[in-house]
Amino acid sequence: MSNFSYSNSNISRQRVGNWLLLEKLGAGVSGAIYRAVNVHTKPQQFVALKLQRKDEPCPTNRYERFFYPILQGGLGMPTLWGSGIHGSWDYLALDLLGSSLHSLYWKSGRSTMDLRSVLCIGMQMIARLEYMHGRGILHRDIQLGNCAIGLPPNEKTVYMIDFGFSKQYIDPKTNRHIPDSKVKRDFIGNYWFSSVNVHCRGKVPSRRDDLEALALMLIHLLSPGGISWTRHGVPKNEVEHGRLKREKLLARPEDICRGMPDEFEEFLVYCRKLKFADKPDYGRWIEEFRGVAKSRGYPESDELIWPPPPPPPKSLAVVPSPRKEPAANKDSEIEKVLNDLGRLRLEEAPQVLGDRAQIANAVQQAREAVKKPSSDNADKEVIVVSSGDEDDSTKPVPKARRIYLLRTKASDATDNATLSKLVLEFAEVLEKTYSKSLTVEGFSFLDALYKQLADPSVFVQPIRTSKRSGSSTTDSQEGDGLAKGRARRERLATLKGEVEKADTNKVLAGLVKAFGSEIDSTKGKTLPKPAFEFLHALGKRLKDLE
Ligand SMILES: Nc1ncnc2c1ncn2[C@@H]1O[C@H](COP(=O)(O)OP(=O)(O)OP(=O)(O)O)[C@@H](O)[C@H]1O
Repeated sequence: MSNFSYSNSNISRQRVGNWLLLEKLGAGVSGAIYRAVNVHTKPQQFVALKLQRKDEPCPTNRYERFFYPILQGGLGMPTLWGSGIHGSWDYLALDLLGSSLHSLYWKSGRSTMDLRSVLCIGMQMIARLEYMHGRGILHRDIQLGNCAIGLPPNEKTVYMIDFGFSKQYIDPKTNRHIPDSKVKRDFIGNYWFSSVNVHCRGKVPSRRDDLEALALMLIHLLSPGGISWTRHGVPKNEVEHGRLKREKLLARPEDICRGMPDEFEEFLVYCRKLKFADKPDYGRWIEEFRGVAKSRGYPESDELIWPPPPPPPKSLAVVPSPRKEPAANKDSEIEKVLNDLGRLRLEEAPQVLGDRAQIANAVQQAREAVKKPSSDNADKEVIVVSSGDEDDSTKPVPKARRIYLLRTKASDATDNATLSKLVLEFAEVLEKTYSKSLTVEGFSFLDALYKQLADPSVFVQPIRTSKRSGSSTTDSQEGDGLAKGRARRERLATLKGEVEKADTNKVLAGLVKAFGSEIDSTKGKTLPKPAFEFLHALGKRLKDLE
């Protein structure tokens, strides 16, 4: 046994410990992995046998032998079935797993991975890090090759592998966090995803750096062609390495996360703001990613389904057909709407949507269409454009449908007491959903509310296409993600204060519009806590002004 080398692929059918080597699965800098079978057990037990020379200058198997027992039992942590020295080989027998994320990424032949898979990987890997960190261990080498999916029946679980660079950050003697140091240290980790602090500034790694590496890995998966500094390949010399470090150091989160859901940028910024010994809020970020999944119409579960199923339809949610009315009633309903449109005081409307002649024309055309026999239209479903998170037909009344109905009721409301109830119900519907994001239907509810409070008889420009009110600052004018979030929350709290003091419907209308614009200015259209406080205050104030 002692005279073979792991660079030589012809060592299968040889025995190491109780294990018979089969084919080679992969190789790292200092070792190789083989599929192997236990020669003593029946039924046959297959494992991944990680081999390394026992005199290897960087004896990572020896380190792993120390960490694996501490990590046993955790979800997504491979079981260690045996380990030891055999001849000149140091071996570890581990759960046999499926493909690494590196292989999935490359074999998918795409320049980016699909968002749902990335969200699942994000949720699962945050949970793995929480588990490891909870046992006092840092990974320190987060990368695609060190995450692998299980084999059936565990193929939806992403495993964390390769603890060769791991380290205890809780000193077992003192039970305290390892100290930080001002002295620059040699770099440990990988070029692509090691954090800026560790890679570019030579700082001591801690929990925040594992999380930042994960953030960069997720961003990489969503970046067409990969995150920018990975596109020149592995640096071949110190000059190239220096160039890569500079590029990583200077890359702004908002630039590398462009086009992705806000949460990726916010996660990266969050990791970079953590202090050396801070415990990250793992649960918060798992829920943030789950919220993104929900808002895109994906299942909430973090199970990785590979290959990825086709995405849910993005923009169309089919809302059940409304109850059919007798034809005469239906026509008179339509006639009523057309009469209302015809009576609109277009010349007085301050913000007329579109060209007046066109509107008059459209009203006329619609009148004629109503007069024609409409049998082919009678049974058609009503299709509401939505952002895609409501098309779950298994739910009795989806969010989109409820908000759609609230909007219709708001347009028909004739008093403040009714509007108050509708606003509170609107807040309740949103509070009960994970994503807390304002969809197309949500904005149209605000439009209807604004119209009722300002002047029900005029066309008003929808909030999403209006100019933003003067005092608000756009996201791009403000600093980083966290500062943006804080400033937004403060502005919403101010709006709530103004609602409480408002003494006319017109003032309330202005505040509804400012509120809608504020939410519209965020990429995710997500409602933070002060937004709900605003809606509750609005509901209450409408009741007071009854
Ligand atoms: N338990 C396993 N089951 C199946 N394949 C595995 C397993 N562990 C590792 N592999 C495969 O072998 C590759 C190398 O594994 P690992 O990273 O543990 O080895 P390493 O020698 O420490 O590598 P490196 O030097 O790149 O860090 C993985 O990317 C994966 O493809």
